[in-house]
Amino acid sequence: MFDLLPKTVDIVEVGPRDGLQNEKTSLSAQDKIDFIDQLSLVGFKRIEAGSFVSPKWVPQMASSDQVMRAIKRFDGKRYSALTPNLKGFDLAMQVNTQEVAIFGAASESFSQKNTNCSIKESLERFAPVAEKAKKHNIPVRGYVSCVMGCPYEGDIQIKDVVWVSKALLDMGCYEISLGDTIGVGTPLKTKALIEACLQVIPSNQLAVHFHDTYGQALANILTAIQLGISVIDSSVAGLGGCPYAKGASGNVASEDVVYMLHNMGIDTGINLEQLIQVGKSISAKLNRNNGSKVGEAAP
Ligand SMILES: CC(C)(COP(=O)([O-])OP(=O)([O-])OC[C@H]1O[C@@H](n2cnc3c(N)ncnc32)[C@H](O)[C@@H]1OP(=O)([O-])[O-])[C@@H](O)C(=O)NCCC(=O)NCCSC(=O)C[C@@](C)(O)CC(=O)[O-]
Repeated sequence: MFDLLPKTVDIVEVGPRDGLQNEKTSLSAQDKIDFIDQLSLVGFKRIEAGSFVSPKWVPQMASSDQVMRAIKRFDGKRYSALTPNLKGFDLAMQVNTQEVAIFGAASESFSQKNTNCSIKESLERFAPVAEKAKKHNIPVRGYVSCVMGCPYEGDIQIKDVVWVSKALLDMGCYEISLGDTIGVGTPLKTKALIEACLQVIPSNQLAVHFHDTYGQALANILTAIQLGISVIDSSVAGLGGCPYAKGASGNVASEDVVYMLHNMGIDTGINLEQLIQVGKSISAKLNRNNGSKVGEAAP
């Protein structure tokens, strides 16, 4: 049953973006910079540090340019940001963003609510971003939201996730992150989805991005890694959610993922004790409960 477990797993820390974009308390640019620097020191090699989207749509991300300018850059680490269109890409390039992400959805309604356009139109907007990124040698990650269900449409068909994922891959994304935006997935649904995606996308180009709304995220992650997935998105202290998915709680907590993996003999390169302290301190700063069970249990 555990034959296929990897020896190492890469964790993409999305707290500074997916986490903070939906918190009621907006942090100052300096607080975000300190937060990201702490996450670098804890050992994350990939940190999603901001988002170049409309500040009218997501005001919490408005200081992403200041953040990108000032964070400490460590060798061997990549600091990425969301760029939904060429405007976002150009802004990201002005502040030395090392990797960008374009974000589509498997649900028409979610695509409209999140990006004000249909799935097809979103792909048309992403294509020039991917093309320009290629010219600049900037890696592009592709997200697909609502892979297990949509807050507006309910069930989503696996075939819709597969075709949007493949379209992003064909556009040049080096990795596709499958987003369970509202955390409704369960292990058997995860298995069916990943098996279908693996028909068209190699396992080393797939990542999973679970929100923990229904407490299923760790079980789903375990299912995913048993199927050969070795890149997991998570957010310290389980911060955040999506502003255009009402009721969606935070991402699975990084501390909980690291605890599970380390105790299964899977290396992440992250110092769990230090990570727990970062989770406690950011929760205090945001005046919110710590969404990590491990963070809460630790003295
Ligand atoms: C996509 C748009 C921009 C389209 O928004 P739009 O209104 O259709 O775009 P527009 O081109 O008509 O522009 C409208 C205004 O926005 C400005 N604008 C336009 N583009 C940019 C930009 N890049 N950066 C800064 N400003 C921008 C533009 O300049 C203009 O300003 P105005 O003339 O009104 O002053 C808008 O819908 C938007 O920003 N949406 C935000 C979506 C978002 O960030 N959602 C959360 C992230 S996705 C997520 O959380 C899911 C994920 C990835 O985590 C996976 C999962 O869990 O499912």
